[in-house]
This record gives sequence, structure tokens and C-alpha cells, in this order.
Amino acid sequence: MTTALPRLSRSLPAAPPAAPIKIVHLGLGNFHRAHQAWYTAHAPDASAWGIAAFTGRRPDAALALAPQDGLYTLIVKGPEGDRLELLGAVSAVHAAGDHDTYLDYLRRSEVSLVTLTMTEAAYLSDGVGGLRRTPEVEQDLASLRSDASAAVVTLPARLVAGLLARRAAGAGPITVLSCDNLPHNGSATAGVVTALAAGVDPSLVDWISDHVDFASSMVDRITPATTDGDRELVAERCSYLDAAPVPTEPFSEWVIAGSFPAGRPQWEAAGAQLVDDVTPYEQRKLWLLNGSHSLLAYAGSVRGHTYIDEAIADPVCRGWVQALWDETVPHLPLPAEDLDSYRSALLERYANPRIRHRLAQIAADGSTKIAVRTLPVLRAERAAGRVPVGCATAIAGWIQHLRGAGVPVNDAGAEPYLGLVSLPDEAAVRGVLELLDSGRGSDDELVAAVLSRLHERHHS
Ligand SMILES: NC(=O)c1ccc[n+]([C@@H]2O[C@H](COP(=O)([O-])OP(=O)(O)OC[C@H]3O[C@@H](n4cnc5c(N)ncnc54)[C@H](O)[C@@H]3O)[C@@H](O)[C@H]2O)c1
Ligand SMILES: O=P(O)(O)OC[C@@H](O)[C@@H](O)[C@H](O)[C@H](O)CO
Repeated sequence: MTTALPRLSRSLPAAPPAAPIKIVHLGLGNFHRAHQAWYTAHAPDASAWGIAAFTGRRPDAALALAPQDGLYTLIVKGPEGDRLELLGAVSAVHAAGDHDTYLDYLRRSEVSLVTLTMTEAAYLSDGVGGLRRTPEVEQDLASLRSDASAAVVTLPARLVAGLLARRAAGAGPITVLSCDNLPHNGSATAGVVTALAAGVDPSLVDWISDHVDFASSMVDRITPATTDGDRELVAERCSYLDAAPVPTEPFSEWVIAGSFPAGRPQWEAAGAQLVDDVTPYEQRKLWLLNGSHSLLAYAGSVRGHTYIDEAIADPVCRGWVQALWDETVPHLPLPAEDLDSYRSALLERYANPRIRHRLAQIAADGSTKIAVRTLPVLRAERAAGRVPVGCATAIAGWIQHLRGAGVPVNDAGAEPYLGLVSLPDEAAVRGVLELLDSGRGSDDELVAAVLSRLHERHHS
């Protein structure tokens, strides 16, 4: 019956017209479409700000969205029901490999922003402001040295290639705005871009410092992957077929710091907050929300859970999360009552049974995520002379996961850890802690706490 319905397109009466492209987005996943594209569509000047979105690696999302002119349905899944909204802020979609088109956008002076949701791992940040020189980075460096418009694959090189094209075209200043879950995401982006630019053409470094604003943002809206059920729901409730609807939760938050010399949509009128410093918001979200997500992804999946709502309903997992939050809040520079209400709201968001957020999706790229979600709190607690059992539980769960328990490992950075976790327990724990944080492997009290959680879970 549903095949008789037309495919979603701009020619349908309900479809908004495509706005002129002024934003280039890298990482056309579900999150961008639930978050930044939603704020752009709801800004009062939406008709002036179209987005050209490129996939991160594979072309799949572009292939699904191009036949429907970038349009898609947002399914806002509240505890009591679904609210469906047709969104049209994405004016054009492209595969990552469509590099010439990307460079062409960056040469246009009216293109004022490059936004990013490419996952934490894509930045290839070394964690201290520099760039990891992976084989792909070396290959991209060599390509750009010989031809500024050569195809490149890493995020830092795609940004450098775009900036080279912009400088050559004299197209003026631009803002690069990271919307990924990594600390100080603006300066992390600046660090990897500047390091790569220096290796390609040192004069570009000065041009970047004069022309490019690396804005930071804290982003929050739990947005799982699309299921067939989501596609069927749209077919039942709308008069069209949508190959790529986006399920998301009602809650949304965006806190931004940047200077935007070439302009931006009036996102604040749609609910975004513009601030001087995102750090307290970013730490609150990364350590409380993402930290507990990672704890549940590893330790919760080892206990047999598949989704966040299932894991948080398990009193054992809930106790671990509360322990992690208890040891996190002393390190957040925010009023206690705000943090209490943030925690209560998180428990409600996690318990939403209609958001089927897979632990396997959250678990991906653990070597990058543990370092930014768990390690800062662990370090702060040890500096305060305490043994953080919530952090120890997350590390123990991650070790179990790397050993093959719970959801499968999907992490390009896991290799050095996989060798360590095959050692006997104590050597494994010391080795993993040492690799995560130099010197930490000889922290006997912490090692004992992780071992105790590891052994507890063996018997659960
Ligand atoms: N989904 C959420 O709830 C959520 C919420 C807040 C922030 N975020 C941020 O957005 C990012 C993307 O989330 P999503 O749900 O859209 O994911 P997604 O899997 O739907 O899309 C991720 C995009 O990044 C690309 N990608 C993945 N790994 C890459 C790599 N190593 N190098 C280059 N490109 C890569 C993919 O091809 C895809 O285009 C997250 O990693 C996170 O930093 C997501
Ligand atoms: O999207 P990732 O892979 O960075 O992390 C998985 C989840 O922790 C994350 O997507 C949260 O749901 C999100 O950050 C909530 O805003």
C-alpha cells in the first residue's frame, strides 16, 4: 500500500523551498539533521541560510537524501507519542568524495560557515592541541603538497583543502564550528587544522589566524540511528515516503562561543545560547551525560542490555551511574541545584522507552571517548585523594568489552589496548591505565578498584 505514495521532494505542497547555500556541513549523519539543521530551519532568517551537507566517509546518506532534495522528516519521540516535522534546511547533499564541489562552495564568499559532526575519532587530535600523524594524514599531506585540489580523506585535510581554495579565491573570512562531543572542540579543530596547514604551506597558517574563526559548541540531543519502523511510521502518518527520517528526543540544547565574522543564522531565536565560554556547559554534558553513556555502553552491555532505557532500568547499572555522577559533580563549576536538576532530567531522558538508543552505537571509538569522558573526572578524583568507583566501573566495563564481552568492538584506535587486555587481569588493568594516562598504571589503589569491579562483573 505504501509504495503508492510519492517519494518526498521539494515539489510536494508541504515542502519548504531550498534556501541559498551559505553553510557547508561535514558529517551528514542523523545528529546534524536533528540538531544544527533543526535550529537553522527554526531561525527567523531560515530562508537565507541553506546547508550543503557532505557525508563523513561513505556516500550512503547522500544517496538516500539526494532523490528527496535533502528533505527529511524529524520524528520527535516524546514519552507519550511522536511529533513529525518535515525539515528543509539541507538544500544540497553530497558524498564525501565529491571534493571538487566542496572546494567550489568554499570559494564562494557568501558561504560563511563550515559546521562539523564527524565523530570524535575523525579529528585525529593528539589530545594536547596537535595532530596524530596517521598513515592517512601523511598521505593527505603529500597529496596537498603536490596539488591543493587533490582528493583528501581526513577531516583536518578536508578543512585545510577548503581553506586553501578559499584563500586562493579571495573569498574572505569564515567560521569553522565543531558540533562534536570532544572537549574544547573549537581549539581542538584549530589545533589539527593549523598543524596540517603548517605541513602543507606555512603561509596558510598566518592566513588562517587572520581569516578563520574556530568556534566551539556544546551540543545535546539524543539521536539514535534510523530503523525500518521509523520509515514505516512516516509512510503511515505522512502522504509521502521518506528513505531517511531521523528519530530524536524532545530535549535539545546548543551552547555556542565564537565570533562569526561572515555572519550566521539567528540560532539564538530558535533556542541556542551564545556565550563567551562553553567550558562549564561542555564539561557538564561530556562528563555527566556522555560519561554515563559510555559506562552503560560497556558495563551495561556486559550485563546483557542492548539499549540505554533497558540499562538505566537495571538497579545495578543505575547505581553505577549515580556513583559516577556523585564523583563528577564536585569538579563542575555550576550551582548544586542546577546539577541536581540536570541529573534528574538525564534519568528521565534515558528512561524514555521510545528512544531506542543502542549501546553498540554509543560504544564505538571507546579509546577516544574514554579519554575525554572518563579520564578527566578520574584524574580530578585521584588528585583529591579519592578512589572513583564509578570511573573504575567504566574502565572495568571497557576492558571486559575489549575482551569480547557485551557489544562488539568498533574502534580503529583499539589495537594497542587489545594486546594489553589479553594479559592476566592485574597486568591488563595496569597496562590499560598506563596507556590511557602515563603513570596511572602504578596507581595501586585505583588498580585495585578496577580489578574489584572486573571480578565483581565476572560473577554477576
Ligand atoms: N547522535 C547523537 O545523539 C549525538 C549527540 C550529540 C553530538 N553528536 C556528535 O555527532 C557525531 C555524529 O553523530 P551521528 O549520530 O550523526 O552519527 P552518524 O553515524 O549518523 O554520522 C556520523 C558521520 O560521521 C562520519 N564518520 C564516522 N566516523 C568517521 C571517521 N572516523 N572519519 C570520518 N568520518 C566519520 C559518518 O560517515 C557520518 O557522516 C557524534 O560522533 C558526536 O560527536 C551526536
Ligand atoms: O555520538 P557519540 O558517538 O559521540 O556518542 C554517543 C552518545 O553518548 C551521544 O551520541 C549522546 O547521545 C549525545 O551526545 C547526546 O547529546
